[in-house]
Amino acid sequence: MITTNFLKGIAKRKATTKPFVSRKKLKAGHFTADNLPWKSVSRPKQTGLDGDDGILELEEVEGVEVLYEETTAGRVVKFNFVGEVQQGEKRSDSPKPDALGREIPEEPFTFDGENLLPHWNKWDLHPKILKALHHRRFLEPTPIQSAALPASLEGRDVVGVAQTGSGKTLAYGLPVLHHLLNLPRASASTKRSLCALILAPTRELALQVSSHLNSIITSIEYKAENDALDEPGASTSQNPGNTTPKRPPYVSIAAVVGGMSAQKQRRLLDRGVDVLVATPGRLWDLLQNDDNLANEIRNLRFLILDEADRMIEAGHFAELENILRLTLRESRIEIISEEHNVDLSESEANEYATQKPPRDTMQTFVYSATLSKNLQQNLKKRSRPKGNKKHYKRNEKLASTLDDLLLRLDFRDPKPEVIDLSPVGGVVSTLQESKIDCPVGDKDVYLYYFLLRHSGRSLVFLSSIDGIRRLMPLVDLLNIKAFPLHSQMEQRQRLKNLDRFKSTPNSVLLATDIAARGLDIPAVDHVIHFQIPRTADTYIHRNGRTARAMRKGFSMLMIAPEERRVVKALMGNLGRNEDEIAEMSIELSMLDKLKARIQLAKKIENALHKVKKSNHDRKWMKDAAETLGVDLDSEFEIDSQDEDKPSTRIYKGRSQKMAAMKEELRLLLSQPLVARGVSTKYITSGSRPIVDDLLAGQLNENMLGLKKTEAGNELTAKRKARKTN
Ligand SMILES: Nc1ncnc2c1ncn2[C@@H]1O[C@H](COP(=O)(O)OP(=O)(O)OP(=O)(O)O)[C@@H](O)[C@H]1O
Repeated sequence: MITTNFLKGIAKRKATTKPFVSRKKLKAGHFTADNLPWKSVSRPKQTGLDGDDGILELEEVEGVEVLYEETTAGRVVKFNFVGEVQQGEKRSDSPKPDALGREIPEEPFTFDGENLLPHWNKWDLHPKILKALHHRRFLEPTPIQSAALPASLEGRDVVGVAQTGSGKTLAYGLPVLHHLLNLPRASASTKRSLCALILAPTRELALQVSSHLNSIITSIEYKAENDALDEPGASTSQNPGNTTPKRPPYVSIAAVVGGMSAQKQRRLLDRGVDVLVATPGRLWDLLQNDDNLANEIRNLRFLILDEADRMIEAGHFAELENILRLTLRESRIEIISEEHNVDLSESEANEYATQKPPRDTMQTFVYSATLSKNLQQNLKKRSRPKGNKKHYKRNEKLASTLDDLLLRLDFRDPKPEVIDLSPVGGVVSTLQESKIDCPVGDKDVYLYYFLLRHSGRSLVFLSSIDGIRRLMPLVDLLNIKAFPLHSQMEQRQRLKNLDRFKSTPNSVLLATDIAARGLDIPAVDHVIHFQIPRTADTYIHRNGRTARAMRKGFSMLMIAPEERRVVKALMGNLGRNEDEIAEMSIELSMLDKLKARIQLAKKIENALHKVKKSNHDRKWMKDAAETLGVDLDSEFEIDSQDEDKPSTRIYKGRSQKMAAMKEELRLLLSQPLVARGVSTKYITSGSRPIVDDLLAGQLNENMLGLKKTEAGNELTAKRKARKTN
């Protein structure tokens, strides 16, 4: 039987007879036979090698020099690769064979865009994209998509600013998918080389972007599968004997983020992907030991920065800058080094000179919901080369503002298209903002009031992880369905909690600002700023988790007297006045009742905390005694049989107290909350008869006497806005 390796041997000999490309231009290197860039070869019928003849794959390789080296251990064969691996546009014009050596026919694909998607049809988008958009019921482009697509599809660079939830992912994603779909479909055996890199500041956002783009690709596949059912010989349940191999995806999209197995991500990248969505930290980790990946990044066709302003925040920038450096052309390095007056050491200069030069035709897209207003002027000011210094030093001076970052990008476009659709004051038109004034110690009660009063999905922002750790057990005891989300949680748990929040209609997510940006959670009804955001941008981004894709949304600032100044400054930054924000009206008669519940829940939580702590101390003492080989004083042990022992007595006393408090809370929670003036006995009488609400189906079962209504209907009139300069 002829083996694959044997065929590799034939192919190899054949390849070495080909003329080599000039050595000067190439990066020569030794490879093992398996590491050479083999390409699959289709087996023509005439050779008799096209049947099921036991050959798994026929491959060939070009530009390989075979060297025989005499060593003390005998003769060693070395393969010197002196050819050029074409990065970027790796798909040739002719279809490639699949894993079984069959060519993948590009089936003619049409879509009646004119009638089914007239609003998208004005651009020459690939029909498969149109089909996917139609399948997802995205019947019209959003304003940012309308504004950005023409320039992006023309090959221009784009800086896009648009409100949260306005569809920015597809604004930059569709041009990438369009480009890839216009290339022949890759076969299973060809290694895809990276076409687009999307950098996102948080793990959650990166995963969300990749799943959003993947959902477009799956929509294409879904339709294609259905179409395939009509094809004779297609694999269906009626035709189980069919062995048609599973087709490789039209576009392969992967995410590499921290908190997940780096090894798996490395393997994924080794296999090759078209689009990579990454957080800068993990990508930089992977790049440290992967020259191939670094080369792929130098040859990107698309570089995309999502939530660009967040990237410059502490902790992200060093890695981001290192990654971006790979995409800088020499001329840009000269400009930057001149502007920042830095020198490149000789070895760094040599290293740069020997690397594959970055691609000239890369498109750069930068998107965010908040960018500085004078960005456009700054972009225009991007300097041209002066003099002929070739200096650049990594991390010499880190960018501190987004404008700085943008100036350090190497836009190939001399005049990137800047699209600024950010709403005045940063507020989305479908968002209702509100505020509530309350002492800092009463925020728990006010939050509890809000959550009982207005059902729905509420995202509560706190500024510290400790705050979440304190609030979580409290809301839990009060029977509120809540999930935490913060950076000290394991990635798996973070994603699980996000999923639970998404799938539970009446629930609460207690989150730090890691959830403030980019997360697309469908139907968040309320955003509550339990603690005031530190910057105006954070306020906008937090609010952006609700009122997405033109849906209605509601946000509420909980302002303690000591936070008043911060709020004033925050609104000032947005060119607004705090008085513009309407106040939430509160049924004060309810608050005392809720306070009683909260106080009891806090007492239980304190007691639980004490029990946990003493269990922990006891365990520690026991372990320490075991390690030291000494006997623990019996006073420390709890013995349920020995009631007279002080430790047992204390333990039992605590347990009984706890059980009593829990029972008391259970009773309190089971009693309906009744507003002042409401009679539950005589529903037609009292100063607030509830019969009408009952009949109209507007009875709020959590709070009798208050109508079931949306939070946005509970606002007092705004105070007259003072004029701002
Ligand atoms: N043309 C469209 N028609 C209808 N819905 C759309 C369209 N484009 C995108 N969407 C949906 O709108 C939602 C928001 O999109 P996306 O997450 O891209 O917003 P964004 O602008 O990136 O928001 P953020 O700034 O908060 O990250 C998503 O659920 C997406 O599926």
